[in-house]
Amino acid sequence: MTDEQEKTPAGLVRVGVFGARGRMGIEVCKAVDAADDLTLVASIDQGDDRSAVAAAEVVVDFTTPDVVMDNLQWCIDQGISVVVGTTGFTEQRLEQVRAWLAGKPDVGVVIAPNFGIGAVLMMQFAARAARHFESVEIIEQHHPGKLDAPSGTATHTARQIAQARAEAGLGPVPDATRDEVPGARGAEIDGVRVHAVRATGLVAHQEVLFGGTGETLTIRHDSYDRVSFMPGVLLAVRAVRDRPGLTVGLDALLD
Ligand SMILES: NC(=O)c1ccc[n+]([C@@H]2O[C@H](COP(=O)([O-])OP(=O)(O)OC[C@H]3O[C@@H](n4cnc5c(N)ncnc54)[C@H](O)[C@@H]3O)[C@@H](O)[C@H]2O)c1
Ligand SMILES: O=C(O)C1=N[C@H](C(=O)O)CCC1
Repeated sequence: MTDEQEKTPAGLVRVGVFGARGRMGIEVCKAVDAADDLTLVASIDQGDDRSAVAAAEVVVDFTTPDVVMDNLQWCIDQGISVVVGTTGFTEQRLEQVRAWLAGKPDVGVVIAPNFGIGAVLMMQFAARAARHFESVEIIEQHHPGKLDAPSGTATHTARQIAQARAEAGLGPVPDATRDEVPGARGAEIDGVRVHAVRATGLVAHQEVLFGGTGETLTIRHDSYDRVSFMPGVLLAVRAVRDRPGLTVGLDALLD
Protein backbone atom coordinates (compact mmCIF):
# COMPACT_ATOMS: atom_id res chain seq x y z
CA MET A 1 0.00 0.00 0.00
CA THR A 2 1.37 3.49 -0.88
CA ASP A 3 1.58 6.34 1.68
CA GLU A 4 -1.20 8.12 -0.21
CA GLN A 5 -3.46 5.06 0.02
CA GLU A 6 -2.76 4.71 3.75
CA LYS A 7 -3.56 8.39 4.37
CA THR A 8 -6.91 8.41 2.51
CA PRO A 9 -9.91 8.43 4.87
CA ALA A 10 -12.18 5.43 4.35
CA GLY A 11 -14.95 5.96 1.81
CA LEU A 12 -13.19 8.64 -0.24
CA VAL A 13 -12.42 7.75 -3.84
CA ARG A 14 -8.78 8.55 -4.73
CA VAL A 15 -8.64 10.49 -8.01
CA GLY A 16 -5.69 11.40 -10.24
CA VAL A 17 -5.76 13.89 -13.11
CA PHE A 18 -3.71 13.81 -16.33
CA GLY A 19 -3.53 17.18 -18.09
CA ALA A 20 -3.92 18.89 -14.70
CA ARG A 21 -2.54 22.28 -15.84
CA GLY A 22 -4.69 22.45 -18.98
CA ARG A 23 -7.98 24.34 -19.40
CA MET A 24 -10.09 21.30 -18.48
CA GLY A 25 -7.65 19.71 -16.03
CA ILE A 26 -7.64 22.82 -13.82
CA GLU A 27 -11.46 22.67 -13.56
CA VAL A 28 -11.41 18.92 -12.87
CA CYS A 29 -8.90 19.35 -10.01
CA LYS A 30 -11.12 22.08 -8.50
CA ALA A 31 -14.27 19.96 -8.88
CA VAL A 32 -12.63 16.88 -7.30
CA ASP A 33 -11.27 19.01 -4.43
CA ALA A 34 -14.75 20.41 -3.80
CA ALA A 35 -16.48 16.99 -3.76
CA ASP A 36 -17.05 15.46 -0.30
CA ASP A 37 -16.68 11.87 -1.52
CA LEU A 38 -13.52 12.31 -3.66
CA THR A 39 -9.91 13.14 -2.89
CA LEU A 40 -7.30 14.41 -5.35
CA VAL A 41 -4.15 12.29 -4.91
CA ALA A 42 -2.17 13.25 -8.03
CA SER A 43 -2.30 16.05 -10.59
CA ILE A 44 0.01 15.32 -13.51
CA ASP A 45 0.90 17.34 -16.58
CA GLN A 46 3.45 17.03 -19.37
CA GLY A 47 6.94 16.26 -18.04
CA ASP A 48 5.73 15.13 -14.58
CA ASP A 49 6.44 11.63 -13.27
CA ARG A 50 3.11 9.83 -13.69
CA SER A 51 3.99 7.11 -11.15
CA ALA A 52 2.36 9.37 -8.49
CA VAL A 53 -0.94 8.38 -10.11
CA ALA A 54 -0.46 4.74 -9.07
CA ALA A 55 -2.15 5.67 -5.75
CA ALA A 56 -5.37 6.63 -7.57
CA GLU A 57 -8.45 4.45 -7.97
CA VAL A 58 -9.77 6.58 -10.84
CA VAL A 59 -7.80 8.74 -13.27
CA VAL A 60 -9.34 11.55 -15.33
CA ASP A 61 -7.57 12.31 -18.63
CA PHE A 62 -7.94 15.65 -20.42
CA THR A 63 -4.70 15.75 -22.42
CA THR A 64 -4.20 15.57 -26.18
CA PRO A 65 -5.07 12.95 -28.82
CA ASP A 66 -1.38 12.06 -29.31
CA VAL A 67 -0.70 11.07 -25.67
CA VAL A 68 -4.05 9.79 -24.41
CA MET A 69 -3.62 6.20 -25.69
CA ASP A 70 -0.30 5.79 -23.88
CA ASN A 71 -1.87 7.16 -20.66
CA LEU A 72 -4.82 4.79 -21.03
CA GLN A 73 -2.67 1.72 -21.58
CA TRP A 74 -0.52 2.63 -18.57
CA CYS A 75 -3.57 3.09 -16.28
CA ILE A 76 -5.23 -0.13 -17.45
CA ASP A 77 -1.95 -2.01 -16.88
CA GLN A 78 -1.89 -0.65 -13.32
CA GLY A 79 -5.53 -1.73 -12.75
CA ILE A 80 -6.76 1.88 -12.50
CA SER A 81 -10.15 2.87 -13.94
CA VAL A 82 -10.15 5.86 -16.27
CA VAL A 83 -12.52 8.66 -17.29
CA VAL A 84 -11.43 10.14 -20.61
CA GLY A 85 -12.54 13.49 -22.02
CA THR A 86 -9.69 13.81 -24.51
CA THR A 87 -10.93 13.67 -28.09
CA GLY A 88 -9.64 11.84 -31.18
CA PHE A 89 -11.20 8.41 -30.58
CA THR A 90 -11.71 6.50 -33.84
CA GLU A 91 -13.40 3.07 -33.92
CA GLN A 92 -9.89 1.59 -34.26
CA ARG A 93 -8.75 3.29 -31.02
CA LEU A 94 -11.87 2.11 -29.18
CA GLU A 95 -11.15 -1.47 -30.33
CA GLN A 96 -7.60 -1.16 -28.98
CA VAL A 97 -8.93 -0.03 -25.58
CA ARG A 98 -11.38 -2.97 -25.52
CA ALA A 99 -8.46 -5.32 -26.22
CA TRP A 100 -6.40 -3.86 -23.35
CA LEU A 101 -9.41 -4.22 -21.03
CA ALA A 102 -10.08 -7.82 -22.01
CA GLY A 103 -7.60 -9.14 -19.46
CA LYS A 104 -8.67 -6.71 -16.70
CA PRO A 105 -12.18 -7.60 -15.49
CA ASP A 106 -12.07 -5.07 -12.61
CA VAL A 107 -11.12 -2.03 -14.67
CA GLY A 108 -13.63 0.38 -16.18
CA VAL A 109 -13.05 3.06 -18.82
CA VAL A 110 -15.55 5.78 -19.72
CA ILE A 111 -14.74 7.77 -22.85
CA ALA A 112 -17.08 10.66 -23.65
CA PRO A 113 -16.61 13.27 -26.37
CA ASN A 114 -18.65 15.73 -24.30
CA PHE A 115 -19.43 15.68 -20.56
CA GLY A 116 -21.94 18.53 -20.73
CA ILE A 117 -25.36 17.11 -19.78
CA GLY A 118 -27.00 19.52 -22.23
CA ALA A 119 -24.61 18.46 -24.97
CA VAL A 120 -25.42 14.77 -24.37
CA LEU A 121 -29.14 15.59 -24.67
CA MET A 122 -28.48 17.67 -27.81
CA MET A 123 -26.82 14.62 -29.41
CA GLN A 124 -29.70 12.36 -28.35
CA PHE A 125 -32.31 14.81 -29.73
CA ALA A 126 -30.37 15.08 -32.99
CA ALA A 127 -30.18 11.30 -33.37
CA ARG A 128 -33.92 11.11 -32.73
CA ALA A 129 -34.75 13.84 -35.28
CA ALA A 130 -32.42 12.48 -37.97
CA ARG A 131 -34.81 10.01 -39.58
CA HIS A 132 -37.44 12.71 -40.24
CA PHE A 133 -35.36 15.15 -42.36
CA GLU A 134 -33.66 14.70 -45.72
CA SER A 135 -31.12 17.46 -45.03
CA VAL A 136 -28.75 17.83 -42.11
CA GLU A 137 -25.55 19.80 -41.43
CA ILE A 138 -23.57 20.35 -38.23
CA ILE A 139 -21.95 23.65 -37.28
CA GLU A 140 -19.57 23.43 -34.31
CA GLN A 141 -17.93 26.52 -32.77
CA HIS A 142 -14.98 26.48 -30.35
CA HIS A 143 -12.23 28.61 -28.80
CA PRO A 144 -9.18 29.10 -31.07
CA GLY A 145 -6.88 27.12 -28.71
CA LYS A 146 -8.55 23.87 -29.76
CA LEU A 147 -6.13 21.47 -31.51
CA ASP A 148 -8.59 19.23 -33.39
CA ALA A 149 -11.25 19.91 -36.01
CA PRO A 150 -13.97 18.96 -36.31
CA SER A 151 -14.69 18.50 -32.62
CA GLY A 152 -15.17 15.08 -31.03
CA THR A 153 -18.75 16.08 -30.26
CA ALA A 154 -19.48 16.93 -33.90
CA THR A 155 -17.88 13.71 -35.13
CA HIS A 156 -19.89 11.64 -32.63
CA THR A 157 -23.12 13.47 -33.56
CA ALA A 158 -22.49 12.94 -37.28
CA ARG A 159 -21.94 9.20 -36.77
CA GLN A 160 -25.13 8.85 -34.73
CA ILE A 161 -27.13 10.80 -37.33
CA ALA A 162 -25.67 8.70 -40.15
CA GLN A 163 -26.63 5.50 -38.33
CA ALA A 164 -30.20 6.75 -37.77
CA ARG A 165 -30.49 7.78 -41.44
CA ALA A 166 -29.23 4.38 -42.60
CA GLU A 167 -31.69 2.56 -40.30
CA ALA A 168 -34.52 4.70 -41.71
CA GLY A 169 -33.45 3.98 -45.31
CA LEU A 170 -32.63 7.62 -46.08
CA GLY A 171 -30.27 8.17 -49.01
CA PRO A 172 -27.54 10.79 -49.34
CA VAL A 173 -28.24 14.35 -48.17
CA PRO A 174 -29.31 16.37 -51.27
CA ASP A 175 -26.59 18.74 -52.52
CA ALA A 176 -26.21 20.01 -56.10
CA THR A 177 -22.81 21.69 -55.52
CA ARG A 178 -20.61 21.28 -58.60
CA ASP A 179 -18.03 24.05 -58.23
CA GLU A 180 -16.49 24.30 -54.81
CA VAL A 181 -13.63 26.20 -53.26
CA PRO A 182 -12.01 23.36 -51.22
CA GLY A 183 -13.49 23.29 -47.75
CA ALA A 184 -16.46 25.54 -48.56
CA ARG A 185 -18.91 22.71 -47.88
CA GLY A 186 -17.12 21.58 -44.72
CA ALA A 187 -15.80 18.14 -43.86
CA GLU A 188 -17.85 15.02 -44.57
CA ILE A 189 -18.24 12.54 -41.69
CA ASP A 190 -20.23 9.45 -42.68
CA GLY A 191 -22.07 11.53 -45.29
CA VAL A 192 -22.89 14.42 -42.92
CA ARG A 193 -21.34 17.85 -43.57
CA VAL A 194 -19.59 19.36 -40.55
CA HIS A 195 -18.42 23.00 -40.37
CA ALA A 196 -15.88 24.03 -37.71
CA VAL A 197 -15.67 27.66 -36.54
CA ARG A 198 -12.86 28.92 -34.25
CA ALA A 199 -13.12 32.33 -32.54
CA THR A 200 -11.89 34.07 -29.41
CA GLY A 201 -14.70 34.38 -26.87
CA LEU A 202 -16.22 30.99 -27.68
CA VAL A 203 -15.95 27.94 -25.41
CA ALA A 204 -17.85 25.00 -26.98
CA HIS A 205 -21.02 25.30 -29.06
CA GLN A 206 -22.85 23.18 -31.61
CA GLU A 207 -25.85 23.52 -33.90
CA VAL A 208 -27.46 20.67 -35.80
CA LEU A 209 -29.53 22.04 -38.67
CA PHE A 210 -32.18 19.75 -40.16
CA GLY A 211 -34.15 20.57 -43.30
CA GLY A 212 -37.37 19.11 -44.64
CA THR A 213 -40.05 20.33 -47.04
CA GLY A 214 -40.99 23.88 -45.99
CA GLU A 215 -39.31 23.69 -42.56
CA THR A 216 -36.03 23.56 -40.68
CA LEU A 217 -35.26 22.39 -37.17
CA THR A 218 -32.21 23.70 -35.30
CA ILE A 219 -30.95 21.91 -32.19
CA ARG A 220 -28.31 23.96 -30.39
CA HIS A 221 -26.17 23.58 -27.30
CA ASP A 222 -23.78 26.13 -25.74
CA SER A 223 -21.12 25.64 -23.08
CA TYR A 224 -20.21 29.17 -21.93
CA ASP A 225 -17.91 27.97 -19.14
CA ARG A 226 -15.89 24.76 -18.59
CA VAL A 227 -17.67 24.24 -15.27
CA SER A 228 -20.55 23.00 -17.47
CA PHE A 229 -18.60 19.77 -18.04
CA MET A 230 -17.98 19.04 -14.34
CA PRO A 231 -21.28 17.39 -13.30
CA GLY A 232 -20.78 14.88 -16.13
CA VAL A 233 -17.12 14.29 -15.25
CA LEU A 234 -17.96 13.66 -11.57
CA LEU A 235 -20.86 11.39 -12.56
CA ALA A 236 -18.41 9.28 -14.59
CA VAL A 237 -15.75 9.30 -11.84
CA ARG A 238 -18.31 7.95 -9.35
CA ALA A 239 -19.68 5.33 -11.76
CA VAL A 240 -16.65 4.04 -13.65
CA ARG A 241 -15.42 1.42 -11.14
CA ASP A 242 -18.86 -0.22 -11.22
CA ARG A 243 -18.76 -0.44 -15.02
CA PRO A 244 -16.00 -2.89 -16.02
CA GLY A 245 -15.05 -2.70 -19.70
CA LEU A 246 -15.49 0.24 -22.04
CA THR A 247 -18.39 2.70 -21.90
CA VAL A 248 -18.56 5.22 -24.75
CA GLY A 249 -20.58 8.37 -24.09
CA LEU A 250 -22.48 9.43 -20.98
CA ASP A 251 -25.89 8.19 -22.17
CA ALA A 252 -25.82 4.91 -20.23
CA LEU A 253 -24.77 6.72 -17.03
CA LEU A 254 -27.56 9.31 -17.31
CA ASP A 255 -30.18 6.61 -17.77
N1 LIG B 1 -15.17 15.49 -23.28
C1 LIG B 1 -15.40 16.76 -22.97
O1 LIG B 1 -16.44 17.12 -22.39
C2 LIG B 1 -14.36 17.77 -23.31
C3 LIG B 1 -14.49 19.10 -22.90
C4 LIG B 1 -13.46 19.97 -23.17
C5 LIG B 1 -12.33 19.53 -23.82
N2 LIG B 1 -12.24 18.24 -24.22
C6 LIG B 1 -11.04 17.69 -24.83
O2 LIG B 1 -10.09 17.53 -23.79
C7 LIG B 1 -8.77 17.69 -24.32
C8 LIG B 1 -8.06 18.77 -23.50
O3 LIG B 1 -8.68 20.01 -23.70
P1 LIG B 1 -8.11 21.34 -23.00
O4 LIG B 1 -8.87 22.47 -23.57
O5 LIG B 1 -8.05 21.14 -21.53
O6 LIG B 1 -6.62 21.34 -23.60
P2 LIG B 1 -5.31 22.01 -22.97
O7 LIG B 1 -4.33 22.09 -24.09
O8 LIG B 1 -5.67 23.25 -22.23
O9 LIG B 1 -4.83 20.92 -21.89
C9 LIG B 1 -4.17 19.74 -22.19
C10 LIG B 1 -3.12 19.52 -21.11
O10 LIG B 1 -2.56 18.23 -21.25
C11 LIG B 1 -1.17 18.35 -20.92
N3 LIG B 1 -0.43 17.19 -21.42
C12 LIG B 1 0.11 16.98 -22.63
N4 LIG B 1 0.75 15.80 -22.65
C13 LIG B 1 0.59 15.24 -21.42
C14 LIG B 1 1.01 14.02 -20.84
N5 LIG B 1 1.72 13.11 -21.52
N6 LIG B 1 0.65 13.77 -19.55
C15 LIG B 1 -0.06 14.66 -18.83
N7 LIG B 1 -0.47 15.85 -19.33
C16 LIG B 1 -0.16 16.12 -20.62
C17 LIG B 1 -0.77 19.67 -21.58
O11 LIG B 1 0.45 20.16 -21.08
C18 LIG B 1 -1.96 20.53 -21.19
O12 LIG B 1 -1.77 21.16 -19.92
C19 LIG B 1 -8.95 17.99 -25.79
O13 LIG B 1 -8.86 16.80 -26.54
C20 LIG B 1 -10.37 18.54 -25.86
O14 LIG B 1 -10.96 18.38 -27.13
C21 LIG B 1 -13.23 17.36 -23.98
O1 LIG C 1 -12.66 22.72 -25.77
C1 LIG C 1 -12.61 21.64 -26.39
O2 LIG C 1 -11.58 21.26 -26.99
C2 LIG C 1 -13.78 20.76 -26.39
N1 LIG C 1 -13.67 19.59 -26.93
C3 LIG C 1 -14.66 18.59 -26.99
C4 LIG C 1 -14.92 18.21 -28.43
O3 LIG C 1 -13.98 18.18 -29.24
O4 LIG C 1 -16.05 17.88 -28.75
C5 LIG C 1 -15.91 18.92 -26.21
C6 LIG C 1 -16.23 20.35 -26.15
C7 LIG C 1 -15.02 21.20 -25.73
